[in-house]
Amino acid sequence: MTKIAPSILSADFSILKEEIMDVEKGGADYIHVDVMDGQFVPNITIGPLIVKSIRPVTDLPLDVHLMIENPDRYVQQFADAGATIISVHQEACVHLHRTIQLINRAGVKSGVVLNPATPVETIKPILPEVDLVLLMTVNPGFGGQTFLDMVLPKIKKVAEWKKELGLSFEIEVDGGVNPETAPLCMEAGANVLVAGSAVFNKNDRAKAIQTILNP
Ligand SMILES: O=C(CO)[C@H](O)[C@H](O)COP(=O)(O)O
Ligand SMILES: [Fe+2]
Repeated sequence: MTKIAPSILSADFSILKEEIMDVEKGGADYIHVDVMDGQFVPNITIGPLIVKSIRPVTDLPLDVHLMIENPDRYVQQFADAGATIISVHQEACVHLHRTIQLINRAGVKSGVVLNPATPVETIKPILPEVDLVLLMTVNPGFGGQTFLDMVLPKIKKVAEWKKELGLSFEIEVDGGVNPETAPLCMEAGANVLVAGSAVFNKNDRAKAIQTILNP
C-alpha cells in the first residue's frame, strides 16, 4: 500500500493545527516537516519548537526532513521534540554512517536523503541501517517545483537493492509529486509519496490525496 506524506511547507501556517487535522482526516499517513536552515538550502523554515507544538495535534508519524548543514547538532533536539523519522541529506553529512547511528541511538527512525544529482551508490553501504531512503525529485529548498524524471532510474535501483539485500526500508519521493507524476514513482518502486502543493493548494484535501494515490 502506497503511503502519502503531505508536506506542511505548503500549508497555511497561521492555522497550522487545522491544516494538519484536515489532511489527517483526509487520509494522510505521515506529516512531512521540511526543516531548512538558509545554508544547505536558500530558504529558512521551521525548527524543533514547531515540531514540539504540532506533536500533540495529530496521531500521525512526523516525518522530519532536515535540509540543514551539520545535522548532528540538532538530531537530539528533533527527537526530543517528537519527530518519528529524522532524515538527513547525504550531501550535508561528512560522516554519514555516524549520523545515521546517532539518529538510531536517539530512539527514532532514520532516513537518508539524496539530491537529484547525487548517485545512489553513495548510500549503498548504509542501507541496512536506515528505515527510509528519500529520493528528492526536485532540488531541495522550495515547494511547487517541477518533478525531475531523471530521478526515476535511481528509485528503480534502490528498489532493486532493497529486494536483493532483503531489507525493509521505505522508499520515499519528494518534490513535484502530483496525480501525473505519482504513478511514475510508484511504478519505479516508491512506497511513500511526499506532496505539498498538490495537497495543500486544493480546497478538498481528501480528494487531492485520493487523486494522487489512485490517479
Ligand atoms: O522538501 C521539500 C522541498 O525541498 C518539500 O517537501 C517538497 O518540495 C514538497 O513540495 P511540492 O510537493 O510542492 O513539490
Ligand atoms: Fe521535504
